[in-house]
Amino acid sequence: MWQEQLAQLVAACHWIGAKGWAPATGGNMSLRQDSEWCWLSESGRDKGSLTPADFLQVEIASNQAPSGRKPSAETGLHTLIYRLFPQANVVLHVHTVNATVLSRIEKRAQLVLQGYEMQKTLSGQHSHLASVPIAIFDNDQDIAALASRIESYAQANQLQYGFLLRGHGLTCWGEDVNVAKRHLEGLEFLFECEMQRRLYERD
Ligand SMILES: CSCCC(=O)C(=O)COP(=O)(O)O
Ligand SMILES: [Zn+2]
Repeated sequence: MWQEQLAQLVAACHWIGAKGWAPATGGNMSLRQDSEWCWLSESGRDKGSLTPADFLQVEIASNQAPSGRKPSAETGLHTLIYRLFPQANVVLHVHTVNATVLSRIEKRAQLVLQGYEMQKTLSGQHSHLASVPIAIFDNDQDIAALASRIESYAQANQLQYGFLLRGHGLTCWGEDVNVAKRHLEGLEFLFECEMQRRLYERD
């Protein structure tokens, strides 16, 4: 089952690359194998031209890769998501211009999406009238410290669909590759709308 999902994830990485959402080796992607193991993209690769051999098996509890190769520098964020959300099976992290800039323009700890029909691309959302908060965390080169901040936030707040890293990008997830892709494309569309709205409305 996860082998089929890995083939779909590789195709999703090519799609992300073609969109220009993982420039210059930015971004990383992963897939859960089971409750103990996941597969992470190798650090430093061009994520738009990955093959199945570029995914490394990583232990979710320890972040260790038995192969000895180096999984993504952001492995600790992926494994945190797999520990926090048993229903999350795919994690996509991208460096889109909208996610990078909007997360700097918005100074608060959440970007609130409201008033957009396309909010319904997010699982469980049924109306443009709902407010959908997307958490924003200040970026950090210390991934363990960043993961610990995200974990504390998730203990007190609902963390759904994904989060923004300020000046860095978007990390989102889903129960399978198709859902994670839908959340990524939907959020990216909503970020673009929010950028344009703020530009024209001078919010
Ligand atoms: C090349 S951009 C800086 C690192 C980063 O943010 C990223 O997403 C890629 O890191 P990885 O180790 O997964 O290649
Ligand atoms: Zn990144």
